[in-house]
Amino acid sequence: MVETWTTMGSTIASFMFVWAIIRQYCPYELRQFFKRYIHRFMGYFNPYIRISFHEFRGDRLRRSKAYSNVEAYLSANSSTNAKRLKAEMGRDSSKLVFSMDEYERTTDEFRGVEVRWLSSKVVSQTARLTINNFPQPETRLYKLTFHNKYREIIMESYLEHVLRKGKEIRVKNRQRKLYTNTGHRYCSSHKQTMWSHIVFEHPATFETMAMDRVKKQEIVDDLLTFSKSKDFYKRIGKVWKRGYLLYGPPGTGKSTMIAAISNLLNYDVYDLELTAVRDNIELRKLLIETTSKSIIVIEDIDCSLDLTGQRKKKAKKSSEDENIDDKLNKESAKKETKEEAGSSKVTLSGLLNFIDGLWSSGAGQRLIVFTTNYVEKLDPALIRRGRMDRHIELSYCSFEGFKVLAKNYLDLDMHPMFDAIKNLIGETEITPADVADNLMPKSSLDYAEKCLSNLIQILEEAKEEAAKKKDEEGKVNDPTI
Ligand SMILES: Nc1ncnc2c1ncn2[C@@H]1O[C@H](COP(=O)(O)OP(=O)(O)OP(=O)(O)O)[C@@H](O)[C@H]1O
Ligand SMILES: [Mg+2]
Repeated sequence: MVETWTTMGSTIASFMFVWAIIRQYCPYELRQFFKRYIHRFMGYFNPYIRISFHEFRGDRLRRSKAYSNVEAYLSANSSTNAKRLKAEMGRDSSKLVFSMDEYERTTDEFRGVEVRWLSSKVVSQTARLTINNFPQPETRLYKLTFHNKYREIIMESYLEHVLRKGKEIRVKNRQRKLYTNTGHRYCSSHKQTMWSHIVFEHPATFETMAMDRVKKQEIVDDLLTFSKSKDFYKRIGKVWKRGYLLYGPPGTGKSTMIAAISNLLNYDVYDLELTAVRDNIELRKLLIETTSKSIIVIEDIDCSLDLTGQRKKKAKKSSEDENIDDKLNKESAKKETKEEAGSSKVTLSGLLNFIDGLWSSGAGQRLIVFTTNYVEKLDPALIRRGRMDRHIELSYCSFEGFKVLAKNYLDLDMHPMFDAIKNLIGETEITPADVADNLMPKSSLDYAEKCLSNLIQILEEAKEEAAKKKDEEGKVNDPTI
């Protein structure tokens, strides 16, 4: 027996010695070759199982969700027993968040079973690891090690527990983002994207929005139902997305509502500037790059582009002109072509495809929101039901809306001056933005009464103005004058 152990010990020692020499002197390829066989040999004696979670998926295009979940789980658990930690500012920038540093170990316990985690990285000496054609010098990974006798409990319960907890932590810590397609292409460490982003922090909520209570509740219910309807959309064979058209005069809360939706559903916002999109192909690329749980917004869609199909004709005309021998004409045609090249060539059909073509069927939930001041200007095809599922009008401030704003800005539920405002506000067209502006204390000496009496004065002036206008219109239309 002692002899067997001695033989085994010396065999392992010889292997270790050979491995040390290989590491020192052999080229990378040869080392990889030997490594494979040494691992296989060691496997006969090693009772431990190891599972690796690599940072990128096999296709190298996206970060692995399993890796991200493990990372989040370990960040929450490792700080208790890991000795080397990385510190970063947390979501609200008020607290440090710790995670395991590179090549650091930590242990975890699950139903009395101890497991070990190691954070590691693969360094590519030949820079053959590329993601979207960008050479990746290194990618990170986590290694989980546990005894073979606990294989069942770890594989069936522990890993499920780690991934679920990690996902919960990620959702809690997720920073919402506001993306834009204007400006330069953005190149992150692993891929080039057409969107650039900032952290999105907007205080608007449905609670602080001044609008009809019933209508507001309907919208909130509709959004919450949508966000929980994965199975329903699958069952009826529809892509999990919904279109909202927000229309109304300037300053009635269309953009504010987009922020409130993002805060309600915890979705990212993609603010798509159509005039900065070169053509339909670029539009499709932008769409593919959007992630699940997002709102794709096109503001002021009526003035974003000429989407009436005229564009093609114009382009044709300028190329016809080029054939004319006359020098003057040639020059003007050249000028036109130059102007055309600088502008967007997105067409109505390209936009319709963007909304509900096959390319829009990527996994996950998406809201598409258009805003406009002039709903009547839009092509009916663009806003028909099924494309824009809900048409929401945001209009002038009602008394109910005013009360929400008074609560937001002055922390007032009731006040004797409210009666006067109630009478006046029903007879004037004042936007919530204007009401809000008047309720904002202009100096530290301004207090509620002053703000309210300012508002009353503005409302009275608006009422007089409206009456004057009506009078003048009446005179113009009166055939006796
Ligand atoms: N319904 C509302 N509830 C609460 N605040 C509002 C509302 N409407 C406007 N406001 C206030 O007025 C400001 C301007 O509103 P917002 O930008 O949402 O208007 P809009 O409808 O998007 O206008 P535009 O058509 O010019 O883009 C906001 O910052 C907000 O403070
Ligand atoms: Mg707006």
